Amino acid sequence: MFMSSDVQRRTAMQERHVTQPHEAGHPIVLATEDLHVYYGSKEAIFEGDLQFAQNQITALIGPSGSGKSTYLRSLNRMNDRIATVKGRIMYRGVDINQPDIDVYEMRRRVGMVFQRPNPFAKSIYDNIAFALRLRGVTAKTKLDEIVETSLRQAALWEQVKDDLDKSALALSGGQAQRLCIARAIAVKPDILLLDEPASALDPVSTSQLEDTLLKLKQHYTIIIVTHNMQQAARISEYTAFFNQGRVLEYDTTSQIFTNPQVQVTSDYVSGNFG
Ligand SMILES: Nc1ncnc2c1ncn2[C@@H]1O[C@H](COP(=O)(O)OP(=O)(O)OP(=O)(O)O)[C@@H](O)[C@H]1O
Repeated sequence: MFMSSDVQRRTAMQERHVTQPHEAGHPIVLATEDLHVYYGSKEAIFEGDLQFAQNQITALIGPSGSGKSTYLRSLNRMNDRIATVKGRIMYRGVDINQPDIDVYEMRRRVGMVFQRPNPFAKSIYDNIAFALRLRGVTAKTKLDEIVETSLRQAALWEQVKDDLDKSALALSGGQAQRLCIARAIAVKPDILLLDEPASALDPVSTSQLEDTLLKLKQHYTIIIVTHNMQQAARISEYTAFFNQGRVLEYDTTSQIFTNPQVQVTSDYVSGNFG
């Protein structure tokens, strides 16, 4: 009895395949262990055991409703008010999913950039200086220095350096998203979480944002939810494929896109479903 090569390949495929980055020798800064997330009685994340490698970009992909945002938002406890999150979220050896954690300080280290650019109705300068002042940085020279460094790292300085007093609401979508990145990095985080940061941007702004992220990974560990397969392939070293609240496959991005081990991943990345 002979099987076609396609059938043979499908037969050989697994249900789940996870290769954690520590197996490739990467230092791990963040890891979830036995993570379960519930909205009321509905379980949205059934098992989210993932490690995140330092100074690498990890993409979270998967069909709509598969739990990517729920998982991402759990990482710095943005879901605390709307969901029950069980399990461990280990940040540099500390479980930040414990009740006694200073969530405010934790979010300084694990910052987030949202899908839609959400600059404050303030000047470009004050968008960045605001959080710094709240944290006790008041010296003008220090504020100036951090505002400039953050805008440079977010690749926005050259475009706005003469307009720092102008309203951030006048920026284009791509510029506003880079301002939100500058705002997030001004408080010197360790990890940046980004939830579909390019979904509201045109192709040119998207490309600029991707270039920015590739530069930022020298300084930060980046975890990004994206619906854009090409974007995941272009910028990330690791990719996790979510489906129905589970991580079905996790591996290097090249492996996920060229040699997926799970049939559903293969179907998804080849555009056959989702
Ligand atoms: N605030 C909420 N209350 C109740 N259920 C929610 C809430 N947010 C998300 N869900 C449910 O949890 C599941 C996962 O949703 P989530 O938004 O995390 O998926 P996603 O993969 O990020 O989807 P998308 O790509 O469409 O943004 C879905 O079934 C969704 O309906």
